[in-house]
Amino acid sequence: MPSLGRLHLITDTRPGRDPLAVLQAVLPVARAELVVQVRVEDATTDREAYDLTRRVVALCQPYDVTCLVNDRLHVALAAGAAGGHVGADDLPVAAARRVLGPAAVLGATAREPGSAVAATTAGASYLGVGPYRATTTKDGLPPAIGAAGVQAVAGAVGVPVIAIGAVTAEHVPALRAAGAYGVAVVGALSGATDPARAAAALIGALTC
Ligand SMILES: Cc1ncc(COP(=O)(O)OP(=O)(O)O)c(N)n1
Ligand SMILES: Cc1ncsc1CCOP(=O)(O)O
Ligand SMILES: [Mg+2]
Repeated sequence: MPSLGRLHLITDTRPGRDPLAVLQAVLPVARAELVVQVRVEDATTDREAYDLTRRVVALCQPYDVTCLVNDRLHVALAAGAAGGHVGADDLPVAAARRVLGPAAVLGATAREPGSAVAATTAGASYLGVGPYRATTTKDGLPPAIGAAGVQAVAGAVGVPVIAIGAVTAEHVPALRAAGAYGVAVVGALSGATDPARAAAALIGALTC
């Protein structure tokens, strides 16, 4: 399995956003420290998700950047992505591992140590842990867990912990101190005036 990048860019496919333009700005800056997770709206068809993932895989390939697909593991397999990410409403981690196979990258969402340990035992290769802070990007999230919550999970597992939820570069030092390996972001890159500059700040904070 390739080593995991520390900056996870989750695509923003809300109306008015341009996920491929953001990706093209970030790729030359973040290079192999980047992981791209294709995440689409629930109303997006599988065909649209597949087409987007094919384009993301093609853009990532020259940079040796890992592409994952959120939720839709059949799309990940069909489009040649390196793996997927599942949460509580998706396939169970063990089933996802059976679908993707032993070599794939498989992320699982966790917000407390018990479910985090269970997810790693079931085959997760990294954990998405959060929400770190309250965010408007996703509805219906449970309360923020803060650095203490990230630390509780990171101390319980041996796989990389990727913190998520309104993370920007200024939060990275506290998250690294809490044991996070990396961060996953939507708004910090998609909403940035200059996504390349925002990526450089995140990478600088993650790798110093
Ligand atoms: C890195 C990372 N962490 C957490 C999530 C959230 O996954 P999930 O809980 O399944 O919610 P949706 O993203 O599917 O709405 C993630 N996607 N990536
Ligand atoms: C999908 C998801 N799961 C927990 S927080 C989140 C959204 C993260 O987006 P942002 O970085 O804009 O807060
Ligand atoms: Mg999900």
